[in-house]
Amino acid sequence: MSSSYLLVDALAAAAFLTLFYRYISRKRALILPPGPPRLPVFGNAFDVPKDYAWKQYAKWSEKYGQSSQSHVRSPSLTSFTGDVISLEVFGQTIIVINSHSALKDIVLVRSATFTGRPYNRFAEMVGWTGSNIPLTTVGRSWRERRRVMENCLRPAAMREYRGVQTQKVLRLLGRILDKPNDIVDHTHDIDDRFVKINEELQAILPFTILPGALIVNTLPILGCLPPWMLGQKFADLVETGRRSWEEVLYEPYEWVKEGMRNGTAKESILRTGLSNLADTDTKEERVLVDGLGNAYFAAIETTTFTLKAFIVSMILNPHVQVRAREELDRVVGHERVPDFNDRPNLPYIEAIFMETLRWGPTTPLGFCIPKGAIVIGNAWAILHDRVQYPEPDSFKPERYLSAEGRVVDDPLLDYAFGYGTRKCPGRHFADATLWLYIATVLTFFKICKATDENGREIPVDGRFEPRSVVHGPLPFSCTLVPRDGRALERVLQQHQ
Ligand code: HEM
Repeated sequence: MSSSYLLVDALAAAAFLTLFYRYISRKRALILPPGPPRLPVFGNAFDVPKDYAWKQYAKWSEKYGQSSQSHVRSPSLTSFTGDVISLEVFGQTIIVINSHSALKDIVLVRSATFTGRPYNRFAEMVGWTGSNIPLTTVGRSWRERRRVMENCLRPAAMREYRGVQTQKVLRLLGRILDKPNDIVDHTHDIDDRFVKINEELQAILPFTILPGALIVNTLPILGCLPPWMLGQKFADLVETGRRSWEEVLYEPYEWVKEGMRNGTAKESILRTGLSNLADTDTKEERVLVDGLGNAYFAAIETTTFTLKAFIVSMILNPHVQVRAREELDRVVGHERVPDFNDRPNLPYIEAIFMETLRWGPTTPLGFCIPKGAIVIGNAWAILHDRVQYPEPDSFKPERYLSAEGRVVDDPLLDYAFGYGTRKCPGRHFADATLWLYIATVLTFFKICKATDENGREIPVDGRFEPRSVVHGPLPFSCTLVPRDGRALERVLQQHQ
């Protein structure tokens, strides 16, 4: 027998013993919240929902969680009631929290305990550990890089980016005017090299993060094998993971550095950061580049998917567009782009923005890990709670307006941006970008269903991707019709 077969047998035996040990020790250590019945050793391995997991967790919460008083014996989790379920996959405990009250009781009051990330053997194999912030457990690497992002993305810095955000929105208007059916592609510039490499990385993320998706994360000992022994598909995943992460972090950096050397570098956060460094090739430089690379990596899909959710919601709710246009015509008119000073005077646009975050949260599940369990905060379930939000699947901006037409604040919307110590550092930036986009597109265009070659409308069903870490609407067609083409051309000319 060849030595590689012996190695596989030995690892398989070790993996089985690990599972068995985990099973026995968990059984002894924890009394878990309720959940679907589990098999010996395998636990719920065959139940973990692959599609629309957030909806299935919410359903299980109604079935198993509501009336139960559960106790988890662990230093960080104490007793709590309802809305919390647990699963076990090969001895790994997964706890899913489905309501605001439970999340507040369990996670938010112990924010410091819930800062870890599930051990990710794949991330270690491809060199993400320490530099990939969303996947890194709180520690020195995380703190240093997070500080860079928080500094650049703090509320007070937002004014500095308004000029660039307005320029980008004007560019978008021009592109929509040229190709009114390609709005979905316009939300992310598909011809941009940096966008492309980022998307390659985003495409493999669900396989690498979601619990149970990769065998090396369930049984880390298998990570000792050369990747090809776990199949060509896995070997390709390792190769793509390693290469695309390097590219996402370092290609923009090389480009800006080259531009700084030959005097062509455009204004950017990276250029400012690099010019402020006393020396190059230092640890500070590495932390800066990693921090900003992470911000770029974490910003792209979350923002574009939210924009797509907005477009879909507008196609499905033309009456919302009508009311939005009345408000915009009154406050902004057709001869200019809305600006941030208009924001307080556009409560209905604000309500559309808020309802977009609630209706289609792009990060439905947030992960954290106190000792001994993966804890998932189900933001989707919280933002679709039937009591809090009657008819939760309907898109109703009115829920955010008082009888006098003023905006009603909703602290739960923060969950669209995560919670606790790991809350999204880019939320203020996202807030400004999304608002400006929504207000501008509605000022100048009607968002309509596209038509086929026979002039029939192409239906849009408003369904979202079933399985992803960051998810958005499934592909759909639409067309944007200028409300006043001449006025729009004048606005674009003024800014050329
Ligand atoms: C609509 C837009 C956005 C949404 C819905 C969103 C949502 C989120 C959520 C839910 C998390 C926490 C994930 C978790 O706990 O596992 C997160 C983390 C993060 N976000 Fe955002 N985000 C958005 C835009 C942005 C932008 C524009 C940036 C940067 C410019 C950004 C940078 C980050 C980073 C770096 C993290 C990781 C933080 C950490 O792990 O400590 N995000 N985001």
